[in-house]
Amino acid sequence: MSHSDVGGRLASIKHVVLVLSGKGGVGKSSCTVQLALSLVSQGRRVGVLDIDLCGPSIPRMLGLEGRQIHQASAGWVPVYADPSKRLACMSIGFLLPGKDSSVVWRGPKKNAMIKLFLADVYWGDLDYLLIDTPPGTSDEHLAAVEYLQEWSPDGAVIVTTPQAVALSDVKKEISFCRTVGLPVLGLIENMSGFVCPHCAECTNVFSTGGGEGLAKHTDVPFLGRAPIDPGLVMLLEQEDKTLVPNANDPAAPKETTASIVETYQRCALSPLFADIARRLAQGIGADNGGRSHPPASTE
Ligand SMILES: Nc1ncnc2c1ncn2[C@@H]1O[C@H](COP(=O)(O)OP(=O)(O)OP(=O)(O)O)[C@@H](O)[C@H]1O
Ligand code: SF4
Repeated sequence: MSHSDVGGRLASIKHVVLVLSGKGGVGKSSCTVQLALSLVSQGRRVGVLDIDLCGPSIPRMLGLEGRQIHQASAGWVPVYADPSKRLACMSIGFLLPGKDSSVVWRGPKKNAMIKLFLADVYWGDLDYLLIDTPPGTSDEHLAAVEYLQEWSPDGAVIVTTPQAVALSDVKKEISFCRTVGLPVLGLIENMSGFVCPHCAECTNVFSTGGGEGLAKHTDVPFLGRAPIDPGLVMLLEQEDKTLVPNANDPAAPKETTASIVETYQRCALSPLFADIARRLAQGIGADNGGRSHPPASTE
């Protein structure tokens, strides 16, 4: 398998974006999922590739836990999160025997798995492939950047929380991107305050604005900030993603929607991520084509 296998496989994808964070638990995977749902709501076809091999959380967040992938003649077929098949997902989680199984692999085996994901998944035409990575900078990041080199990804989105320690990790992440020649497309400040579900008052639990300040200081676009939202936690944790979470009264009967895409549109963070997704698209020139790759169908 050569790097050009990866280039050939990704030729029908318009934009590839890696999602990074300096440290764990800042909401990188949930931001990836929210970006994907926002882009699908905006009429795009999106794939989410989860290369957090030791802690895959995307299948659970998209309500796809326990689903199987199968091999077709064109390659591995991803799992779809919505009935219109506009949101596809691939994760090591689909290959493990149970949801509590873990991957204990050394670097070379992880690299081989990432290469396989990039070269062997049959995504079809996509507007965006979002790649959720492990926290920090590890073998997985280097492998992804190396295998994607020929295809040249659009760049990386970095997720942080507003505290100083998370921000100093972000500086390292920006420095990693610059060292490997990966453009930084922007910074998202997550968990920027807590909006009370009862009175809508926003309390700045960890302070706020640090991400925006750092973005200015490092000359990186600031994509936006999102507060802590109990409704988001409920949506990401509940098995049935067609139920609209009610953070005010978790015991109240829930409304049902047609898919996770519609459910997310009812969440408090949805308008914020819609703006973040628009800024990202503008930044990479997605609305003007923006790249020289073969155009994907947007219907
Ligand atoms: N804005 C938010 N509001 C409420 N909960 C959030 C928010 N962002 C993330 N969370 C919650 O915080 C927890 C950690 O989020 P997530 O798994 O996305 O972090 P991560 O950075 O990907 O972590 P890791 O890389 O260590 O797996 C999850 O339970 C998620 O639901
Ligand atoms: S707990 Fe919530 S509802 Fe009560 S005062 Fe504080 S922010 Fe307002």
